Amino acid sequence: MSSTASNTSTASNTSTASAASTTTDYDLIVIGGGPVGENVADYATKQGARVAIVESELVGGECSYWACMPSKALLRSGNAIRAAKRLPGAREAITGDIEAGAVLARRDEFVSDWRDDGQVEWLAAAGIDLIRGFGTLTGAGRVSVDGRNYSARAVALATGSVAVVPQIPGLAEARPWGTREITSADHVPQSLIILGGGVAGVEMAFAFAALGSRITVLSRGSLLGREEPFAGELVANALAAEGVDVRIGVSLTRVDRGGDGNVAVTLDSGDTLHASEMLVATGRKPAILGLGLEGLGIDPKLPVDDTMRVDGADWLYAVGDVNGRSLLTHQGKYQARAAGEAIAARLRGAPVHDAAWGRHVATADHAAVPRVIFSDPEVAAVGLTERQAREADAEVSTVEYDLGKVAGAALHADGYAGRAKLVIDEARGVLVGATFVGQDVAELVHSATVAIVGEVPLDRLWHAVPSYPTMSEVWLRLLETYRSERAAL
Ligand SMILES: Cc1cc2nc3c(=O)[nH]c(=O)nc-3n(C[C@H](O)[C@H](O)[C@H](O)COP(=O)(O)OP(=O)(O)OC[C@H]3O[C@@H](n4cnc5c(N)ncnc54)[C@H](O)[C@@H]3O)c2cc1C
Ligand SMILES: NC(=O)c1ccc[n+]([C@@H]2O[C@H](COP(=O)([O-])OP(=O)(O)OC[C@H]3O[C@@H](n4cnc5c(N)ncnc54)[C@H](O)[C@@H]3O)[C@@H](O)[C@H]2O)c1
Repeated sequence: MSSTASNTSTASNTSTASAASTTTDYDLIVIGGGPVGENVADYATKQGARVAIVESELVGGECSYWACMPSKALLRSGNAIRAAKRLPGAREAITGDIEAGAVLARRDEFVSDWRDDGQVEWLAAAGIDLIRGFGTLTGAGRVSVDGRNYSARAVALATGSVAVVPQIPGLAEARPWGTREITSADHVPQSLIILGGGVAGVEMAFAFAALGSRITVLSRGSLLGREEPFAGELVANALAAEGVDVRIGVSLTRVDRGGDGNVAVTLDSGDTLHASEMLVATGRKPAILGLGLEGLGIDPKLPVDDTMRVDGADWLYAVGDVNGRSLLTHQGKYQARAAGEAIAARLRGAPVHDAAWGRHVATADHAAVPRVIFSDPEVAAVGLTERQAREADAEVSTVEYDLGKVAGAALHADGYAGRAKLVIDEARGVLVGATFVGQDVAELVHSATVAIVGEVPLDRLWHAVPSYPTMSEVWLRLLETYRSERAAL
């Protein structure tokens, strides 16, 4: 759906536009040079804005060096070996153990040995200035970087997020690993206790179990608690099959690191577990410390509209992890594409297409956020879970199918174990959520994203014929099941 003129607002509505560009150092200063900041800058620059990025660490951000890239590099070899072991003929060809050193070396390549030269070159080629240092807001359109002062007509915060570490007696003193330490580890600990059964905890459990570590996962609730319950169950079963000790519903009363360097973790049951290392992966929060928000009377929660403009501060934008809407690189980059172009449009007084699904808004944040957990089985989901849809008061029905019964999946791996589920808004006759769990289902989720964003009626979806014999045939089986279940009502 495209926006019409009546769906637009113009920069003349904002004081941003009234600032004279010649009186400021830049049109836009972006604080934070992660994937999101880079995209805000790039999209604004392509629309003619003069842009600088302020970065205190490495250009490329958390995702490039301590999150998405290294974690996926660490997972890939173990997943490939397990996949081969599920196939006669391939299984017999695996005669040795995983080579941890080679996996770590490949990870090092993917993080460019924690050097950002390549990204810096890209910024220069894109015509974006780089200001190294820590950025603080000192006024409307005013940024101080380690004592140097800059001005801009607009400022975008893209400072990402930081780990949340729970208050547990002895935990901080025990110097546990966070996701930064585990994704940049130069060795594989003999044994590892992971606190947190969320996305990062689960992925690192698979990665380091495959690399030879003896793993215990401590989770206060079910694994992957934000997804459909069967996702966490299938993943917990698979971890157990890998020899991982998964403990659900536990909490910690104390953590100590002994003189031998090992960690001792005391549970509320009174049991004490020992390991050579501990990872804390208990969630993240927006990185706003030191930005100077309070001094300027800006709500530190950074509430934004769908162009990512901060409520009550028309010169300020907050994009990506820092606005807390969705802590995922692809979704943050989507916000960045909208925000970068919206900022540039406002600055030059051009129309801003800010109606739902317009060019300058991140409408999909509300309806169709895809997420993939690179465990084995993978979990790939988009939109609402059944629980979320019911909480939203939608007239909901669901349909599920055993992925192992799909010919393409059975061919893909012997004993294929997986499940798929659709969540349907009956009033509109469209899909509002989908979840796939199984080996190599990550690539299936985009089909569901397209169906949700396009609001494709289920009757029309019936005509989207999946190829035989692919795993996509699960769509046909789901729709057949849905039809027969509805007919039986
Ligand atoms: C272990 C792990 C694995 C992940 N895997 C995936 C994945 O597979 N797929 C996925 O989509 N998402 C993944 N994520 C989430 C993803 O990393 C984030 O959503 C993404 O990095 C957010 O991008 P960003 O640009 O908003 O923030 P960041 O990548 O955090 O970048 C923010 C940048 O701002 C800089 N900065 C902060 N404050 C200042 C300041 N005041 N002045 C100057 N610079 C500043 C920082 O140094 C940093 O470079 C993962 C996260 C973790 C922890
Ligand atoms: N594949 C991916 O896309 C990917 C991979 C890793 C991380 N991420 C992103 O990074 C973010 C952070 O990952 P994460 O796994 O740290 O967060 P998360 O929110 O996914 O999981 C945190 C887990 O820690 C638990 N927890 C929180 N406080 C606790 C406490 N005091 N004691 C015990 N358990 C506690 C929660 O119940 C939850 O299970 C995620 O939200 C996700 O968006 C994405």
